[in-house]
Amino acid sequence: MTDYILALDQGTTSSRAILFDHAGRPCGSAAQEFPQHYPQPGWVEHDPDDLWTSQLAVARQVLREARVRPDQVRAIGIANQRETTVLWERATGRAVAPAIVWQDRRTADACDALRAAGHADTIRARTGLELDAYFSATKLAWLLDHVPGARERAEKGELCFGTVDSWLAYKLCGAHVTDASNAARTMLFNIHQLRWDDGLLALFGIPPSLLPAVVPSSADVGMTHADLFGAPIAVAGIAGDQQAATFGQACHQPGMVKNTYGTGCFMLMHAGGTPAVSHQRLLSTVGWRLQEASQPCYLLEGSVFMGGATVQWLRDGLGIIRTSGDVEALASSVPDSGGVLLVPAFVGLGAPHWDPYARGTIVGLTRGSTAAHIARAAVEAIAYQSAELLTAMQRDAAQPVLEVRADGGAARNDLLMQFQADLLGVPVLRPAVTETTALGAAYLAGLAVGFWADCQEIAAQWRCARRFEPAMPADRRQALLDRWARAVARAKDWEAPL
Ligand SMILES: Nc1ncnc2c1ncn2[C@@H]1O[C@H](COP(=O)(O)OP(=O)(O)O)[C@@H](O)[C@H]1O
Ligand SMILES: O=P(O)(O)OC[C@H](O)CO
Repeated sequence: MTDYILALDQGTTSSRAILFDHAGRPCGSAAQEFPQHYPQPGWVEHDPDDLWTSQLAVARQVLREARVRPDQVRAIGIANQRETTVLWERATGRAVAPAIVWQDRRTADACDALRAAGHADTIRARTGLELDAYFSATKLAWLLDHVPGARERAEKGELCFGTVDSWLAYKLCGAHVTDASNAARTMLFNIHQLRWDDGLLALFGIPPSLLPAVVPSSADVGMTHADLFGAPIAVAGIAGDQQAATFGQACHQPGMVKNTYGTGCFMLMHAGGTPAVSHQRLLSTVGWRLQEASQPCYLLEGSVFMGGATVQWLRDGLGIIRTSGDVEALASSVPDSGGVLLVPAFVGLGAPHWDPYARGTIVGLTRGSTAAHIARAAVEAIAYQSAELLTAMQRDAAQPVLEVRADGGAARNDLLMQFQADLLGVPVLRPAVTETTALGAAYLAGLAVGFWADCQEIAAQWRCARRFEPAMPADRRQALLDRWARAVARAKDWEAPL
């Protein structure tokens, strides 16, 4: 009888469930998209019930389709979109408001006020984060201030806060928990002391009773309620999706880098056993903490808010492609973007700019510009933004990066991967398993239950499927990057009340 690990990958646009065998091979998968809600410009919400029901549905589907019984699943690992903020009733497990998604900008002014009051440096020093609406703290404060009765109920201990991992763990097994990789994204967690920071809780006005317990990323979380899958299954791994992908890409040694091309783009570098210090406005974050007593791994991160989502906008906003995959053919139908540049600052700009008031911009249009040029500019924009991250990362690390391991939905796009290698000037490696987020969650859960012995065994399973070598002359690369910088300057600091 074969045993498996079931990975749940709750992403921004879809919930996925993937079964992995002992060789780290995906043996079945299911995915479901769920609705995105944009109730006001700059706001992005999810219905917490959609996150849970879609996640449960795909988990059940993959077991059914692969004909795997619950007793063959040694453990479940959870990876999740990070920062997204859920508030629910402790007694009933009912959400009291829509989830505020990481891309949501509604608390930009609250961040401005904290910055003006001089709190940015303290926040960076304790949490490793830039003061920005991206993170959970101001989102949670907003919910407490705007959902009728929420603050009062929170003070009485009636409510639970969690990022999506906590929400799913609560639904799966009734435990109110998170792990350090997710806690580190709330802006309430001290990454040096690895605990919730009393001073920050006071600063943001967050009652401590709302907070989940912080458990290791690879540990016994609890057993699923028996009725969910027909028999209880152990939940034994939790990590934010980008940290999970870094683990799944076997970036286990300092200096190793992965970039995930999903809704956003997230480049992470292994920084060793102590928090990295960034002078380039990158984030210093917790990667994973395998066991309670073990030394955590820290990462340096560059976060780009619109990656593959730019392609979704071509599909849903402009209607110039039918599926995201169609973008490659359309973009390849022209030799270059014809001088068109698209800066996808639809929800502001993340690292290294951190400008919540930047907005999407298309420059360089001429009478000859076509949908194909815009499609090409959109694909190239994903690579340009990631190139800015690598430049910043190499400066911070004071060492050259030798290769970048790529994954995520948009990493399927060969045109993007080649342009990325050209712009970075380093090889881009696409692994055999591109669902590395799910794989990382599976590895974390599998390590906890002895399905895999150690990180060496995991690293030995990593296989490169295709290597994209840089082929662009250095002077051309620099000229393109300089032109990109001019386009970004035009997108910045745009949004202002009329
Ligand atoms: N061939 C492609 N070229 C470019 N982008 C793509 C392609 N296929 C999928 N995408 C984009 O990848 C994203 C989905 O990737 P995924 O890793 O599933 O994201 P997430 O985990 O954020 O939900 C979508 O934004 C989609 O537009
Ligand atoms: O849903 P993804 O894969 O784009 O990841 C979202 C990130 O976790 C946000 O920080």
